[in-house]
Amino acid sequence: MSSPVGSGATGEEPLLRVRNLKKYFNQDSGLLSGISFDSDQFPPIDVGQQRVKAVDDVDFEIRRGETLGLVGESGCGKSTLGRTLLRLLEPTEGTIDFKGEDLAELSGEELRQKRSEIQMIFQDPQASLDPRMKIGQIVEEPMRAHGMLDDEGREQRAKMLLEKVGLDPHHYNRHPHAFSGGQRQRVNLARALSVDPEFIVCDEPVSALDVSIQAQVLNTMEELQEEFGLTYLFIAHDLSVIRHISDRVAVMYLGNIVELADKEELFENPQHPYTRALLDSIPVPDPRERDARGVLEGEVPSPVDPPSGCRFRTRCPRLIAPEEYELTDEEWAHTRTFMRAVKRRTLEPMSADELRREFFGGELPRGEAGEIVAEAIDLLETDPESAAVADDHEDWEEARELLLESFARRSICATERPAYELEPEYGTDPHFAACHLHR
Ligand SMILES: Nc1ncnc2c1ncn2[C@@H]1O[C@H](COP(=O)(O)OP(=O)(O)OP(=O)(O)O)[C@@H](O)[C@H]1O
Repeated sequence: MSSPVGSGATGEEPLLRVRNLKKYFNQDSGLLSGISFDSDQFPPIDVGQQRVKAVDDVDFEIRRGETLGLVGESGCGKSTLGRTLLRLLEPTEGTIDFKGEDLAELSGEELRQKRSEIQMIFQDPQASLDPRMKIGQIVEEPMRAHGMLDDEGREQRAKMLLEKVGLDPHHYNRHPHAFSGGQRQRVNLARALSVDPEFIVCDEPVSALDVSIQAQVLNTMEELQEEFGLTYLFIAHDLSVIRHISDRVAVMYLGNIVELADKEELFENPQHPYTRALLDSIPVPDPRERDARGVLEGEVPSPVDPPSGCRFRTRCPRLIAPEEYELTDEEWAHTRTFMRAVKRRTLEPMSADELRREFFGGELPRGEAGEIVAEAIDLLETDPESAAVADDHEDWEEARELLLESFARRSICATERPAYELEPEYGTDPHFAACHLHR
């Protein structure tokens, strides 16, 4: 994509600049996985591993002192991105420029040194605290690892930090089990802060906490950010948490960043159909309102073989018509609905006339598009007397392939990867949206 996503409106050098970052995992889920047979080649067996494209060509920047929220459904690559930035995972490709130095290139002692400047907080405060250690020792541990201060200095600093994160420094000698979930996450915060980092990747830090406690921990994180001049990448799937804490928000889908904008701009003026669907899926108390809103349909495709062009196109309610057919908006809307029903096999057994009426109001699109639709209807039509014919697998497959090949795969959404910078309605920050509707 290589669009400078989120480049500063302030003109100041960003703290972190990520370019073309990729993290692919080898998939080895069984002895024969990834082995394919091809009689046209020699040797005829290909043991090429399939790769999970967890983070696939991502660009963004984070400014000093800001919180960039990173949101998206489970499995879209948020944690992998966070861990790759910190070099807890090896990047497959790309650069991670932190204060002018490429973290992707560092190794050994240089990398170890850098780790004091960048810290990470994880979701589960229970699992990340050693139950045998006292919380004072836990907070001091990173300082010890980095050779910071002497014993007395470390103890003083640990107590100071316990107080800063809202705990009683007199509890220095207590074990983690004596603390609640929220308090344990505060211990984690103190530990991360002990080595005086500039940048903290926070991976779902409040997701495991009661809603009533979440806001308190978020408020403390904001106060600490102010006091210690911290920069956060804040990963969460919960949009209300993202809205609480972020200055700008990046939306991730299937390994790509699909939208990035100032928080207010993103929530008030979302421009990517995926972001809109995410915002629409926030639970609302009134069920009548819920029915009126859009929902995310269909399955997330596999990150092993993600869709070409726009990653969201296979689920997108705004897929763009291929230009060659000159369809009206109404004709395209009908064709799209029909294609989706065929793809998901949600059609009732119907005669050709009924299919035409049900999906096209009786009138097929004009020209070549109409001929293709008519061909698909011929394959799908069912004699009402013998419903069994409707289940003819091969005809379904042929109709499905015909429609997808003629319409979905010829859309610009399938042929070109989108990347556009838009005029924001709120504020002056650039608004990035990876959607061809903004051509
Ligand atoms: N070590 C690994 N080996 C193979 N695949 C992996 C590995 N770690 C993650 N993945 C895959 O990479 C994709 C992204 O996973 P990731 O955990 O980064 O997503 P996420 O958005 O953080 O989701 P969640 O919120 O559920 O943690 C998923 O398809 C996941 O199955």
